[in-house]
Amino acid sequence: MFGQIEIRLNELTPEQIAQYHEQGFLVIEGAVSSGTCDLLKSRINERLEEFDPNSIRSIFTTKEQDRQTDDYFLKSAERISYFFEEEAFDEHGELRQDKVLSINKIGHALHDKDELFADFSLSPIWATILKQLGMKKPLAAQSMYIFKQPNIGGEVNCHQDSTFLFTRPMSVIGLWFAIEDATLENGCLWGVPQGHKQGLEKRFERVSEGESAMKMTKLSDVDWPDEALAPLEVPKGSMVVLNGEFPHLSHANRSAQSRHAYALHAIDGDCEYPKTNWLLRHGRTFPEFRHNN
Ligand SMILES: O=C(O)CCC(=O)C(=O)O
Ligand SMILES: [Fe+2]
Repeated sequence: MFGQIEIRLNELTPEQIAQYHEQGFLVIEGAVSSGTCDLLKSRINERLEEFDPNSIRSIFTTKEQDRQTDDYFLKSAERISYFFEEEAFDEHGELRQDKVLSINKIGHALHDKDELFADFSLSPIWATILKQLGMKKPLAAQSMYIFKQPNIGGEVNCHQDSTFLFTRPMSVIGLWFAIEDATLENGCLWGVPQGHKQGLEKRFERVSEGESAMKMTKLSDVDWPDEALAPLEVPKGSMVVLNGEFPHLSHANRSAQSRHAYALHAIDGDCEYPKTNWLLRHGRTFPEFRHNN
């Protein structure tokens, strides 16, 4: 292993805290060093080298697709699982390009199951920031390494993270790190400034506790017109903090540049966590952040 994790902030300023509450998001450029981004990326490349795409391709191409993909997805709550880009396969079910250029994301427990990602993700610095933003007991609930591959990187529809990770009261905060420059061309994030004040539009939940079938329930009529969306173009090493009710999206990547990002979603362990959330763990519960000592 070469290089070291280097996080370049200690806490938020009062202005940054106010901006987060007012706008629903916060951009901090240079939050992590360029070397840290490279280190995380090289760890992912090692994982991809070990990954056999045939081991899961059947899951995405059999007739029993729905049940099997649901099962693979639900189990990813406490695993390191691989999800393909929708456009990765040709009409014969063969990968169009190398596996390394075919994966949409890896989720949802890198922060727990990979040592380097745990070192980065569970840093006490993030707990400090999450507490400054109002959390009592921050927990690292889920993580995703998102590739946004050149040419075929799929779009992410406009959504709020609390739709997929619901607590009472709502508490999700997303920490999104640009592992590479995120630009208009390669599919940067977009969001609706102040959109978090409109409340939650819908919830994605199990039909009932213990069920693996999921449903989407509409909660309110909210309006996110295209004109309200602002692009969040950020250089490599930036951190974007997202309120769980902040509406955001990213467009498809039709450029020749990938747009790697790492997203960590935290929740407040002081809030109620309904067992109808898709993200349930049967082993260890959600990790706490580490302590300074
Ligand atoms: O990186 C993206 O394109 C979407 C990320 C996202 O939705 C999130 O981090 O919550
Ligand atoms: Fe999101």
